[in-house]
Amino acid sequence: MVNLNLKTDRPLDLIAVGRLAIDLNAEQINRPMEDTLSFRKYVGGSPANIAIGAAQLGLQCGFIGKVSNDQMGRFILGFLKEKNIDTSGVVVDQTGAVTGLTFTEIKSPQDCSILMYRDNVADLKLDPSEVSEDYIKKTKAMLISGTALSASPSREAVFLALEYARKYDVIVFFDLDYRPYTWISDKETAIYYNLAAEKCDVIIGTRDEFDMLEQFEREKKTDQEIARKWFGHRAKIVVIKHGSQGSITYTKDGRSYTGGVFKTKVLKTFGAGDGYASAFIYGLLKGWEISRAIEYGSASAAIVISRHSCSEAMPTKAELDQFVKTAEKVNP
Ligand SMILES: Nc1ncnc2c1ncn2[C@@H]1O[C@H](COP(=O)(O)OP(=O)(O)OP(=O)(O)O)[C@@H](O)[C@H]1O
Ligand SMILES: O=C(O)C[C@@H](O)[C@H](O)C(=O)CO
Repeated sequence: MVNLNLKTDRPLDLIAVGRLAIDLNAEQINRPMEDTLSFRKYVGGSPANIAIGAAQLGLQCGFIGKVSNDQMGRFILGFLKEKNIDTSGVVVDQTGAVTGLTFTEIKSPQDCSILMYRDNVADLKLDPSEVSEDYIKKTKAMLISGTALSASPSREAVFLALEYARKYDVIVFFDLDYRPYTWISDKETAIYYNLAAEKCDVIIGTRDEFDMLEQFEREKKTDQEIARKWFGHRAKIVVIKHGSQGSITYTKDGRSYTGGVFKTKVLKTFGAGDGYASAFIYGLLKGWEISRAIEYGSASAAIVISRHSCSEAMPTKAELDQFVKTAEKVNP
């Protein structure tokens, strides 16, 4: 069992740092977006989805981010408050920046894609001066999301948050959340992702995302070799997700855990990772065995992909516990 050495005497369980955006999910599904006539608006942004999922399960969550000074920004703030997420760390942009929009296309349950409009977005204008040391020292854990590293000043804000986390022994989760269209070059991406990952305790990503970090290496690593690389830095846990094939989690004490999946009626594929991360983080922060936290993450993912939204699809604890008890599990 890996001990995360959580500082349990803190008022917040998790502060998420990064993107607060809007999902516009196609209402006419099983067709290309060209044929879509209407979209349903939800709060979006991977770190927002994860914080909402964790709050749904009962964690005390906060957020460090920036929203646009318009109806979309107010919609996001209102929803976070509705989910009992502390928003004192969220800044309202005053430069006329806008909210990132993610249009999603559900051509079929297995063929989905997302189209992101992210020019002049408020979330990437989060400045280091807007990251509060006093806020971060209030939390047991912090979540960073890779896309927040894609541009300054958000990039520097994340690295400052990482410094504060280190100073106050805050456990850092890094959800790689690689979105190619938000980066200028693969090399730049890999450089900043590697610099951030070296400072994190738990790293969560798909195999493709980890491969992006590996692009300066000459030989392709196995999952286990990738995990070992990060154990040479701060990481204690590395989770490599493999879609419908499940996941594999490695711990610094040399153990590995294969995560199965739950049978579900897939409506859309996106959101699986955010559902997984929110419940996995919940389990770890509750001190659960890793295998139980993985199962919880897999169950949450299965629920989220059976529903139209991501943020609003996040299950309550009662829903998730019932699902784990009754749903059929498929081990890889
Ligand atoms: N078709 C599926 N049925 C059941 N569970 C699934 C399915 N696809 C994914 N999952 C679960 O969700 C977890 C994360 O999925 P995935 O590897 O697709 O992450 P991701 O690519 O980060 O997701 P996202 O599409 O949200 O970015 C998997 O490890 C698995 O537990
Ligand atoms: O992370 C984003 O900006 C998009 C998400 O809100 C969206 O729900 C998704 O792609 C989840 O993985």
